[in-house]
Amino acid sequence: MTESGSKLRIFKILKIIISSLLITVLLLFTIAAIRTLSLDVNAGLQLAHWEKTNNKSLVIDHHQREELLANFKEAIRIPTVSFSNTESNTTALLEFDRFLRKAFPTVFSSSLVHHELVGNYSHLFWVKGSQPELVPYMLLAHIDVVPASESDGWEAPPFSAKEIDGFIYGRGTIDDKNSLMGILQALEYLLLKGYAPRRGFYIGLGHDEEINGLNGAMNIVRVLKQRGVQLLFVMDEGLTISDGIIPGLEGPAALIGLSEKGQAAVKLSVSVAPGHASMPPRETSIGILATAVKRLEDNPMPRLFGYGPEGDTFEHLAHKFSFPLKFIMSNLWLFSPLLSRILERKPVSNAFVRTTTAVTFFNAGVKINVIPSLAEAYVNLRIHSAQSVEEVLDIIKDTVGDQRVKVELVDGFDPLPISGADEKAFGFQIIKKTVLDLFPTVTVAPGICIGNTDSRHFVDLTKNIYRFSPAWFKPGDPERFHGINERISTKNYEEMIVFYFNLIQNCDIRKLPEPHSSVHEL
Ligand SMILES: CCCCCCCC/C=C\CCCCCCCC(=O)N[C@@H](CC(N)=O)C(=O)O
Ligand SMILES: [Zn+2]
Ligand SMILES: [Zn+2]
Repeated sequence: MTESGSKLRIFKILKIIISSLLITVLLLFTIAAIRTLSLDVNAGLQLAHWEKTNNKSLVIDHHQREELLANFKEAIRIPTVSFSNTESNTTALLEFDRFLRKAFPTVFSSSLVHHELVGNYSHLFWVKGSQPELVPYMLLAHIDVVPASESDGWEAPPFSAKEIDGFIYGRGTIDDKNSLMGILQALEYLLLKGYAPRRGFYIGLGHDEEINGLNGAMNIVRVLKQRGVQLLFVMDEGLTISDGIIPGLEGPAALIGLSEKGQAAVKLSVSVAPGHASMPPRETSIGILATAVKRLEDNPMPRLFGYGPEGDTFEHLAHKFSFPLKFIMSNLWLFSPLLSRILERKPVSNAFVRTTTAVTFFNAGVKINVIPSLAEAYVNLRIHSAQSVEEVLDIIKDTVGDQRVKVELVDGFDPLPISGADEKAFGFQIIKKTVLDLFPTVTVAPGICIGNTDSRHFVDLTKNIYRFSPAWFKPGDPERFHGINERISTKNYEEMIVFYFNLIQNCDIRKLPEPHSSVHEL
């Protein structure tokens, strides 16, 4: 072949490659554009014909407002702190028991309600339904709170329940006495109005959620199992209504947690021979451990955004983003690597991208002039839905890459199963309807709960566990969770009561409306 002939051949091949590339890009772009314009996973059952069950409405008058706020503040003032896995404030737990009986006299005296103490301080209520064939559901909340110290920078003492500019400040105002008090206050009002449910339901109030629910939630589950109870769904704390927290999203979004991340507690330890500080080895146990910890912090777990329920969250919210974000969110199959990199920049959104690694304890050393024989660190990992405890442990060992560092799993569990969110998922649809009736501007989407809840102990009683409370979170609020200046607005607390008041009645429908029935009606 002549030189000009081979040049022509190369030119032809290049032309074919370039045009194939262009066609592929064009094709991908067309698919992406079609998805952007057509993706609407939100229509759901909202236009369908719902059986009406919420006959009683709640209009809170001045006297009730004063009373419900006084009750809530009193709940916050009782320091029901879980300090450590073995230490709780049992005096406060007993006081809380007395307080509940005083605050909700109708709940505790109604012939429809059966109440019992479980594990000494947890409460289990059974509210009898008039139609026993309807499978019961369960609402969960917890009594205990994490410690709080005013010296950390609180604007008001953490157990004062002080009201400042329409907000009640205090430990437990969003985690989780708002749900607990909201549920019981709603039930108190319903019973006072002569309400009797068709569908029976349980309320479980654990006293040790912040230390894994071993005596509270786990015993409640044991009692229910002994009685052969199966639940239609469980609703617990978890995700909330986010307003201005998801960058680029127009309007508020209520994320309902379909699952929760797994968790692992991993111990790293280094043992060496102790010795005199005047003749130190090149590396001490502290130095070796510090390097291991630094390696873990410098090498975060892999990005897994889009491989768990968080992908669904953004698909559901896509239509609420403006261009070009709308285009990106509608096409996670193409853009999830890009979105992961944006989301990982902030701790809250990073938690949705990967298994997170937090070094929470670091102990070593006994005396200034002694080379310590032992250095220990504990790492708390929150495991992404697409990983397991075992996989995470292997990655830690690889990343540490030092045989002198012993890596041990202290405790852990895999990510929780993913509950349904389709048009047949009773719990999800009821929560969604109740949110939309009360907050019509909110977009409801499935989500993944990045923290753990008592509800994880209920997996044998139901496949349908939802983690949501109608607390409004604005920028800066996620940091209040277990942090300083935890607070809730008095307006939002009232909304929570109305939410549970309506939710309980909405659960009385025998079955969900037929999917797409709206289409036939229109
Ligand atoms: C990109 C999307 C952003 C969406 C923003 C969501 C904001 C979420 C903010 C806070 C959620 C916090 C998690 C709630 C449940 C936590 C319950 C808890 O504290 N559990 C403890 C104790 C336990 N049972 O293990 C925990 O350590 O997880
Ligand atoms: Zn909580
Ligand atoms: Zn908590």
